[in-house]
Amino acid sequence: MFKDKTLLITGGTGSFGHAVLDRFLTTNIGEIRIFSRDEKKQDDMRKQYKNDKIKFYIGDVRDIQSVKNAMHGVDYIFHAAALKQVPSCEFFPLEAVKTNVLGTDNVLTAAINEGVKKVICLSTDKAAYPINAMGISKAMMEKVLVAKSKTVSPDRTTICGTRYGNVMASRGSVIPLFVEQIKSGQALTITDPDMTRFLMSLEEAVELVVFAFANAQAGDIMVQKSPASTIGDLAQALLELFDVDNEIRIIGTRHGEKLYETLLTKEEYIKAEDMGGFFRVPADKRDLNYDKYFVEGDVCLSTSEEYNSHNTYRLNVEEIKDKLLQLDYINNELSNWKKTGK
Ligand SMILES: O=c1ccn([C@@H]2O[C@H](COP(=O)(O)OP(=O)(O)O[C@H]3O[C@H](CO)[C@@H](O)[C@H](O)[C@H]3O)[C@@H](O)[C@H]2O)c(=O)[nH]1
Repeated sequence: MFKDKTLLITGGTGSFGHAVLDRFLTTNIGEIRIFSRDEKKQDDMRKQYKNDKIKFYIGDVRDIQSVKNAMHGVDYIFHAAALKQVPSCEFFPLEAVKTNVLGTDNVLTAAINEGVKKVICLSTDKAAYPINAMGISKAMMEKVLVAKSKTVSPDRTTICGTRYGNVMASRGSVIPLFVEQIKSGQALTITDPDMTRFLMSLEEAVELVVFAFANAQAGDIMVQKSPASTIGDLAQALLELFDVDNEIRIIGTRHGEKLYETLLTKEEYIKAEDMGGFFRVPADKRDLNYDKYFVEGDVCLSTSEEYNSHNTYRLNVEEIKDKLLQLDYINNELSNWKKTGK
């Protein structure tokens, strides 16, 4: 599918961009463009990969001209650029709007102008029944992509989305934090031991994008079925893997946090297509004809429930350990810990 094609990854210097490069550089893809703001991260990546297939573009999705400059000759886009830290978006919500909502609109406008064939926009479970600014801005991003997908023939540009749960051990997330606390002998700071999160590996995140690439139609949001764990069990699994008994300190929930996350709202679940390991949430194909809405109504909502991190498959401590041991990051940390105690 990607033979000799050019793929643009916005926000491409993050963990997701690295995982996509690891997956695609060994294929017959033509070119991968990394578009991002940070020249230092791009330079690090250039030195790390030393691969002529990768081209680097400095720019910001907030600036449509910089997006256009990177888009000439692009076949496909994985749009990952985003402000995604929950606490910082809470304090600077308009910044989240500028990057996540208006920035996405810029990417889509430029993609349509340039005749890019497929754009996949990355969203998060925090966009479903959102309560924090990050999630609300991502929910608006989803609305923008669905609306925009209707303005262009899918033969020209197909626009779709994916929704993720927590990506394990991504930068700034709780797993690396717990590991650092374990290694320095500090207490593990748990917000609420009963809080649950979906657990996905980075490889699974890439798998979801590839699945969406192959299967999503215009305006679809694709979701991967994922297991979840409580934060208490996650901490316990890490303590057992490192064979330590650090103290646990309960610190209470942070700004804008939920007890559990939702990957499919009740309203989406009822119309979602079950595709084995994935769900497809089709776009609402009705037009702006309110009479029809009023007279015909919608499917009955009372029979459905939502798909969330409280009612999905719950991993026990042993299963969490197995999943953690599939991560290079954990294996490296564990082997250093066993060799040097650091
Ligand atoms: O000191 C801490 C920090 C976090 N947690 C808990 O650990 C879980 C995961 O936290 P974290 O890794 O910070 O992830 P989230 O806040 O759930 O958000 C992450 O996952 C989202 C996808 O759902 C991404 O979009 C965000 O960028 C990313 O920060 C949550 O239940 C937290 O309450 C603790 O118990 N103690």
